[in-house]
Amino acid sequence: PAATNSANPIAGKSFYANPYYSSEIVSLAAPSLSAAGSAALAAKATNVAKVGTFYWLDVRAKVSTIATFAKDVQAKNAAGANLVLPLVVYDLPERDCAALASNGELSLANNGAALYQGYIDDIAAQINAFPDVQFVLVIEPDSLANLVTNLNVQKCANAATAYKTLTQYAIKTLNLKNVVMYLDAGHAGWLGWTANLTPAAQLFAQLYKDAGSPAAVRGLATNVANYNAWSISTCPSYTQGNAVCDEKKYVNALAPLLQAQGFPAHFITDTGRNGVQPTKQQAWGDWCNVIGTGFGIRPSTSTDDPLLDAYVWVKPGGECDGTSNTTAVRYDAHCGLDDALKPAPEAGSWFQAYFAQLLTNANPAF
Ligand SMILES: O=[N+]([O-])c1ccc(O[C@@H]2O[C@H](CO)[C@@H](O[C@@H]3O[C@H](CO)[C@@H](O[C@@H]4O[C@H](CO)[C@@H](O)[C@H](O)[C@H]4O)[C@H](O)[C@H]3O)[C@H](O)[C@H]2O)cc1
Ligand SMILES: [Mg+2]
Repeated sequence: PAATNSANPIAGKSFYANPYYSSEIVSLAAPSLSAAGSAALAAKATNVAKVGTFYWLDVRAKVSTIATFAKDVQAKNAAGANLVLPLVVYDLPERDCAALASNGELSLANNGAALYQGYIDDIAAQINAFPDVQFVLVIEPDSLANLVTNLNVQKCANAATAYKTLTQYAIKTLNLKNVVMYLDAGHAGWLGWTANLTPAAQLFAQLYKDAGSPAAVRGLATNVANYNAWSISTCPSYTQGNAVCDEKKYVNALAPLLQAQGFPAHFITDTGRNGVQPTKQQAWGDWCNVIGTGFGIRPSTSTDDPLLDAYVWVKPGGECDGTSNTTAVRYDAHCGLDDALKPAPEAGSWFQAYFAQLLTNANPAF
């Protein structure tokens, strides 16, 4: 089917605000802000807890949490809400192969491929237990994008075949009636460069077709855990040389290339940390805990582009991108840069100062 004529499967829906993120805010952020004398910010923080962010299944142990959230969605929808359950599938072996901060629990050398298939099977079982709940899945942030630009990194080269076969396994196994899937597609500053666009489109389209063009695969997710504007009138200085300098331009550059190869992709874009434009990135490739950022446009399925199904908050603002502790095993130098907020805890754990930064700089304001 042509991209233009297929209806948005999540139109009019709201994203479930999971209790994991709201508990981080209520139990960690709000008290800290109050203790620091920012009663006003503490009050605003509780409003952030109501925003529907994606829940990251970054370890196998978290898969069982799906049932808890799904039951809550069922109850809320029975009471008149119109919620979908947003999740991130994020546990490939050799995860985050070009960086260190978000390396995962699985490795190919330690039976990682089989364990990953079990992880996907378990997610499918949870989803099948709730046929009346609609799940929105972002599939494996940073993975395929690394196969476009980082095959020169040994760990990525070694994992490339596994990334592709396991992503195929995932989208075939999760191709269920109550699922809408978006493959991660990096962002404008990663794959939006002229040199990267066509190879990226080829990789995404080939994988989609090799998996049998699964009906549940709606398209691609962009800007996950990154800071680019959805739409900006003047390209910031750090984007020099790349006219595709925001996510709207990226999505509109990629869509026709995918369509031409038989992938009628639509998109969702992460606006969870892009409220301040231009950013204070010293280089466009700086991705770790960037200073000066703010919460962006709230999640919504009413967008300004027929290609964009929704603005979404995939990376939950306040959860860290990576530790700044130089002696840590997963220390990545990007988290030590001048434009990275420090001191920072391990990736995924609560980074209070960063949450306060996002809240203070939120645009629209809370
Ligand atoms: O002038 N030209 O024509 C020209 C052409 C090409 C050029 O090269 C491009 O330069 C880009 C940087 O501008 C590079 O983009 C960066 O690539 C990194 C991975 O290598 C990404 O890092 C990931 O970020 C994730 C969160 O997004 C983290 O979760 C994850 O842990 C972390 O690993 C950065 O975002 C992303 O900004 C491109 O590869 C590179 O190809 C440059 C010039
Ligand atoms: Mg990351």
